[in-house]
Amino acid sequence: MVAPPDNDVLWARALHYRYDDGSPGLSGVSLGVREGEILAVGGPRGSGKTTLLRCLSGLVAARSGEVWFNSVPVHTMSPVVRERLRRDRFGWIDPEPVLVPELTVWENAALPLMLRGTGRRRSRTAALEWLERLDVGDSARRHPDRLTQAERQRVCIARALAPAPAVLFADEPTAPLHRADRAHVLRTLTTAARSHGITVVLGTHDAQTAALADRTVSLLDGRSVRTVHLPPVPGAAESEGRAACSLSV
Ligand SMILES: Nc1ncnc2c1ncn2[C@@H]1O[C@H](COP(=O)(O)OP(=O)(O)OP(=O)(O)O)[C@@H](O)[C@H]1O
Repeated sequence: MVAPPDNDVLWARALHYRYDDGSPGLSGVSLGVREGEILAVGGPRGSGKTTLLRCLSGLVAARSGEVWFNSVPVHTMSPVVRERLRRDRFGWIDPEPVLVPELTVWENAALPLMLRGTGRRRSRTAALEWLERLDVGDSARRHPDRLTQAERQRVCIARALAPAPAVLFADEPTAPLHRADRAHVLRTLTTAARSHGITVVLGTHDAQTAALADRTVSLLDGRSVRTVHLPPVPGAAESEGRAACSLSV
């Protein structure tokens, strides 16, 4: 087993994942994520973005390959230890808002902090602060069913940021938002990540969203690909002479 580079907070090597029905989720993906970096994982629908985020976060175990977090091997951890790692160090945002309907908005946003052992009062203060930043502070005492889908997604983003996780996995986090909302919410998310030193792994098929990241890794059919711009062909018109293709690496 080769140890990962010291400055990578997350490091994965040769990840393979196959679903129970035989669908190939990942076919040999390797990557490193530096501390504090915002890394976009791009690619079309079905290319393996969600599967990669699930494997990197320890939500599922890859069939083969290695995942390291801060030089600690995640791929050899038991499910219970992986669960504790996710609770204490990682945050997760789904493409659809998932909240506990019986709890108020602020209780939902404070939940990860309380599960980590932070007192109720401190958790509430942090939750309210993040709900304000995401423009849903006025709804703190309501239950999720009184909010719109877009507001519920903002609550999920506040909930993920409140504990200042070491790594935030955001899978199409702005999918339920209108275009106008999207830019504002993404800016809040990236600004918060940069000011709190949170590393972000951002799954997205949207080039504009990926443009906010420091770097993009693109997937195609479960493999990482590199976009290569070919030089112009001498004598050909500009539009004919330039081409881009993706190579498996
Ligand atoms: N639960 C599942 N059971 C079987 N196959 C699955 C399952 N989830 C995903 N897949 C398959 O695994 C491959 C990768 O899917 P994945 O959801 O990781 O891609 P994605 O890039 O996140 O797509 P999207 O942008 O649509 O969310 C696809 O071929 C998909 O059909």
